[in-house]
Amino acid sequence: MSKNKEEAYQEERERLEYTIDYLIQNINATEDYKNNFKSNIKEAYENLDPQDSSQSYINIIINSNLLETAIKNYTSYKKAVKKPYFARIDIKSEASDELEKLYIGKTSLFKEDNSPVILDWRSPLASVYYDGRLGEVTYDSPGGEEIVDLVLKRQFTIAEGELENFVDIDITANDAFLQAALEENADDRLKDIASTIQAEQNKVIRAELKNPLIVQGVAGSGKTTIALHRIAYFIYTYENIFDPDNFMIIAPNKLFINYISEVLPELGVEDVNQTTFTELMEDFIGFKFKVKNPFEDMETLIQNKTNENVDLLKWLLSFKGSLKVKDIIDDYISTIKETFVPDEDFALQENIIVKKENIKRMFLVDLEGIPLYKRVEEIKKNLKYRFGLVKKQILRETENEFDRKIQHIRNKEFESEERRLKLVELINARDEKLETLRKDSTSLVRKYITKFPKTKLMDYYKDLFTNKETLMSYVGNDLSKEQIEYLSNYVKSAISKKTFDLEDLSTIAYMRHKIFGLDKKYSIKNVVIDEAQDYSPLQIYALKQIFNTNMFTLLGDLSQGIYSYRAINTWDEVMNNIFDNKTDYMTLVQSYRTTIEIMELANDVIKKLDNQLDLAKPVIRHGKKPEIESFDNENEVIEAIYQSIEEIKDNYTSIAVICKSAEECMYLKKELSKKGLTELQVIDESQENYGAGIILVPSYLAKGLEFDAVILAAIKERFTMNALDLKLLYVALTRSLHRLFIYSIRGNIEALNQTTP
Ligand SMILES: Nc1ncnc2c1ncn2[C@@H]1O[C@H](COP(=O)(O)OP(=O)(O)OP(=O)(O)O)[C@@H](O)[C@H]1O
Repeated sequence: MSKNKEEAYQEERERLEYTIDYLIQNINATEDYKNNFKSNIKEAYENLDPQDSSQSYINIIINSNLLETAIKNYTSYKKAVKKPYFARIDIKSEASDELEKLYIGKTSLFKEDNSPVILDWRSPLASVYYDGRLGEVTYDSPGGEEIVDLVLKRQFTIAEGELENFVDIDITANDAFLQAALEENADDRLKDIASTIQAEQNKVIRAELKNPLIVQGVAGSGKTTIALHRIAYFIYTYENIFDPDNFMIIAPNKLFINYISEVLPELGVEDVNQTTFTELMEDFIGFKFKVKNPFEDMETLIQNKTNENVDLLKWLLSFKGSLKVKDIIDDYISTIKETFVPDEDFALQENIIVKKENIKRMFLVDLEGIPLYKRVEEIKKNLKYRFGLVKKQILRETENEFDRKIQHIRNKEFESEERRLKLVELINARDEKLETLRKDSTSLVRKYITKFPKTKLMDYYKDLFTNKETLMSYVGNDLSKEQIEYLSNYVKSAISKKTFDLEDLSTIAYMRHKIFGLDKKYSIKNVVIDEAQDYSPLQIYALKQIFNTNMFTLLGDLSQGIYSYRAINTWDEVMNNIFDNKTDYMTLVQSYRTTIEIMELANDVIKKLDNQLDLAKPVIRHGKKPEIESFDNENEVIEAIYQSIEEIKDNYTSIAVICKSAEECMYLKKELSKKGLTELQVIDESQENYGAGIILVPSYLAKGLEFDAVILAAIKERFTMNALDLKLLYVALTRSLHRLFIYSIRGNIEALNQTTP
């Protein structure tokens, strides 16, 4: 080691020691504070005077808030002790000539004079580390763009509080840290990448929040990982505006949620909502139902079994997710709302309190923005209020009216039996009238309100989508008779089985939102959708309307759009029709997951799709060539799979055997267990997790996941050249980090026949 490097090591060791000491001091101080706060709170409760407790309450609140902050720092400081930072940057700003040495980590720590001991990776200045080459660099600060001279960029390997190594990055050096990170094995959880975020990823993480953002990124470009870092970034940057529970991640399934579950806590962020679309819809719709497994249709389509309705089924799935359905619902609601208000004035007997025209105006115009049944509630409140204002007056005037007549007779007529009878009659009539008025007034508002429709959500849904005449009146010539018939039968059967498609759920949820409103108020302001290419336009539109926000981050890859028969086909569709052209669009083409050899093969496959998307560019990481073999009989394929598993099982943490369908996975499990591999687990969509080890997984379920080694098997199923099969194949090939084996019956993987001799 050169003298200079030795000196630098010494300096860094001392600095690390100092930082860890300082962290420990803070941890100890925090522990003391925590104990003090607890006893302060206890004291405050003990001193609580029920008559005049304001001071004690204030004490409790102040101390609880402080306690919260102390606890928050305490946890992150404790985590930071083993590895307080991962990088250092030295910068010179224009304002001062002094060199500033900044250490970047996953938490921030300050000295008493407010100078940083550790700079949080999310702070504006830390952006320089991710974006900047040595020399003049700019970054966005709260006060505007700043320019600094980046003099040094250093990366550390620190483990258990010990400095193991550091590397300085100059203009030409490869990112050795990134290389090392990518060499690691995959387990069953995604990891944080705070120390190795790349410049193009940093741009996505820090892209403005106010506009919707769409990220089209190739397989393995870090979309899922970045989505989570973006949330952590915003929670830090807008600490005073957003709470973690203002954020929601919508993921494809529970397996996936589990797979990503460690990243945010690792970044010091807890309590972000993480859910699946189905779960969210259950919450919106407010009652239990069965959801048709989306893979069922997928299985029907990929197994290519002759089914005369495949074309109609494809049409139906795509139609149900289209914005056309939203237009139909909007038109339907426009029609039903016209006849919602009773054709009757709000009146206490002959006394009109509010004219029907005014109630109608209130319903249609004044309350326009809110759901129909919520409008009824508002009208009820309004009528109650207005009736309260005039009720006494009506009674008084009625009484006066009678009294005037009585007085008139008394004044004008001589006493006689006839006069007496008249007076008795009038007095009785008055008392009777007043009594009926009083009686009617007790239930007047309620009775009027019962004249508004009281239809159930599912009856509206049924009316609109199963009644062919109703449907016809809204779709006009857009659908053929056959399509209307098919749709209405499909929905009828779904209702009777109480089993719905994902698309039906967005339809029902959207109808509920517009007609009834939801039970809960949601605090969600920012929605992050991963694997967004699998969503239908209606699904995204419904979420936007229901959460009433534009702050969406959609991440996806159209090349992996295996549900394109029912989902988004182009991002333009989303930008133009859902977010009104105000969307930011970014692309990621660098792929970090797989080796060059594997990515080249996957690219050869996806090129055949000709969807004009950028091909993935793998980072410079070489590995073994994919092993591709085809055989004439099934036993040979199974034997080859078995041999490969035996060969690699001790070297890797996670190995997946990917088959096209679930059925083939089950078949292979049986065959491999005959050979002694009895522990293999077949993954299905209901599963919440899979441990590391060897698993069998259908191609469509492998999406989003990754494994050290992948064995792709095509024994009974074929991967043809159609778009769906090419995408499924691409998804399967791009799941592997290090090794790829492809074993098939000869000719079963058409795309490979054409790329390999
Ligand atoms: N900057 C980075 N540093 C280290 N590892 C990275 C980086 N970016 C991505 N990775 C790794 O690359 C792999 C792929 O990341 P991720 O799963 O987030 O990509 P993706 O775009 O969502 O993939 P896909 O669309 O194929 O599911 C992960 O193992 C992730 O840790």
